[in-house]
Amino acid sequence: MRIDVVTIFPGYLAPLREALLGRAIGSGLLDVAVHDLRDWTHDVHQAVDDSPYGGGPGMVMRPQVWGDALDAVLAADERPARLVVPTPAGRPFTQADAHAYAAEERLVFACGRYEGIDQRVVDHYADALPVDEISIGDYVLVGGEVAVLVVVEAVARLLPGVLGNPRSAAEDSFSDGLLEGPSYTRPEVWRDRPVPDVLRSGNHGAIARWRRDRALERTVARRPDLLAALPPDALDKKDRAL
Ligand SMILES: COc1ccc(Cn2ccc3ccc(-c4cc(N)[nH]n4)cc32)cc1
Repeated sequence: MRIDVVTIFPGYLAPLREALLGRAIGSGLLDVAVHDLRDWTHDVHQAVDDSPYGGGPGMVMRPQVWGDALDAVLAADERPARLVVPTPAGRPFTQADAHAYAAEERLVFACGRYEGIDQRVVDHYADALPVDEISIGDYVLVGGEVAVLVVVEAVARLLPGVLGNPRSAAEDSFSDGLLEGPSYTRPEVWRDRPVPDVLRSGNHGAIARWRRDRALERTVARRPDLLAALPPDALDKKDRAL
């Protein structure tokens, strides 16, 4: 998979080259190119923003610069791409999106700043390729770069060979529609707090049931919306008895 990121703060994307993702890039599983939007400005001030039509606070990113940048970046590789534009006004990014993006040959991320990017940029490219305006949560960031780090990590860990233990991704939180339950490791007792006995019983059926019950309890308490979204047959009789 090839990933391109266009931003006025290339340094914000440096963490992509650390640890797990750094190894994925080093082993050729992932090809990441970060581009400085200002490389496509032509004025002495390298202006990337201007005042909003209709008034209002802040500045809006200019379409011409983004058009020149995205034309050049898209033309640099013949693989079909999906353009992903983080925005507070976007559709919520989910684990299902991460799986869908992991199947793409190429992702191009446009990182806005200020109050965002002139809407005509999204509208223009949506005529030529898939474009997603996505939100990573109901809070407002200062730009798209942190959202790109989140999305790239969620996607890259699903690529074959990136995670040491592929079972992790298959048994993720959300993979069965529920939150992950609690996890424990040594010591058996820590600050007078023991590990639940069932986890040391060796009874794999009882352990699976206990883990399912804890996941259901946590989902009911913290994310009832996920329960409501489950397909009707997702909960068995024992689940419902909880
Ligand atoms: C119109 O209101 C605003 C519009 C933009 C901004 C700052 N900003 C500029 C580009 C950009 C890209 C993504 C995000 C973002 C994404 C999520 N989930 N939260 N925040 C924020 C972004 C602030 C306010």
